[in-house]
Amino acid sequence: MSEIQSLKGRKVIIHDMSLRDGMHAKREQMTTEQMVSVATALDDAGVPLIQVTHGGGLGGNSLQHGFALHSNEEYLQAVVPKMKQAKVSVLLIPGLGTMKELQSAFECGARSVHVATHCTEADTSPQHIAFARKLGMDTTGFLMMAHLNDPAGLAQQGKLMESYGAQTVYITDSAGYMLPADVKARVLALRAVLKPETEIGFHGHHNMGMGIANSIAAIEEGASRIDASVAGLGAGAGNTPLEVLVAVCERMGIDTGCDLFKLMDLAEDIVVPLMEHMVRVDRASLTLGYAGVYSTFLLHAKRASDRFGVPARDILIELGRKKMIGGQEDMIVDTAMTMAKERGLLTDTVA
Ligand SMILES: C[C@H](O)CC(=O)C(=O)O
Ligand SMILES: [Mn+2]
Repeated sequence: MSEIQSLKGRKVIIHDMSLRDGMHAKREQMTTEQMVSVATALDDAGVPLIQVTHGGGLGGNSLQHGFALHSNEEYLQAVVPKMKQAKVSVLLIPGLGTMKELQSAFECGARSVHVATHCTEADTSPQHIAFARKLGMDTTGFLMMAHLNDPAGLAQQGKLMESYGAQTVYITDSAGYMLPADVKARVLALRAVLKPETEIGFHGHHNMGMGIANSIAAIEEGASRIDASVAGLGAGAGNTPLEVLVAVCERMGIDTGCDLFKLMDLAEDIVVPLMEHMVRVDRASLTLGYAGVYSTFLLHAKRASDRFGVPARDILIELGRKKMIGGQEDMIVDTAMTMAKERGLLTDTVA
């Protein structure tokens, strides 16, 4: 039996990221009206899970991560009552977001949460995962920058999250660095150690143009939840483009329960017009994938490039070499400034 035939009838849960990861691409400047128009169209198209928060999740509003137009509560209160079938989810990075903020999101109607840690730091999440389960939320352990841990190491981190109560463990390709073989190896390693009832998810970034191929590779090895964004609206070159993924799944006989034509129209008529820049694979976003850099660093690196006169590509290559991870945004300015000094573009007094 060919692999395509073997996937026929498989059910996959699509989780939309346009209104959370997409916030990075919008510099957190999304209005509640824009959120509601995208979310209601997603709901109408049958997308079962929609993530709504600041790009950095609960607690994301800060100097380091930027201030959104509205609080997370305001976004949730605008979107949740309009949903007919979709559940609304949030992102929580322990240390940035707190349990109090999770409680507040729950009170605003959020019913699912990605609890996110760096791929070697699952042990920062037990309290947050346990609290999410206590609230009765659909709870995911979300292992970011997953290319920086090998399959066996990532599986151990996933096992820890499962032991804290996570019902799904995500391989999060934050840098859009992975190739299908990397994804397959990590899904297989997780599947080997997790309980059969624990689901595996994949969150891709399209920096190397691999969002669809990597998501299908994950499904082939048993992942049942896939994150994606309409028209790819997300950090870097964006997330796996949701409407494209749904079209490919439909051709392969994978059941997403989503209405493809409604999603195509949403992408074309609503999401693309609200983009501030074309979210696509370009020189800088391709460098993120090539060098293994956190996708959220893209706009920070471009700003540092404008400020210090060092090309964004050079800054990103250096950040990849230093293996900088989420939360180290201040190091982007530091790195750009150091490079500018080394290149004689800056004197000490100007810095
Ligand atoms: C806070 C990040 O944007 C989380 C995420 O979507 C990723 O690591 O990718
Ligand atoms: Mn992401």
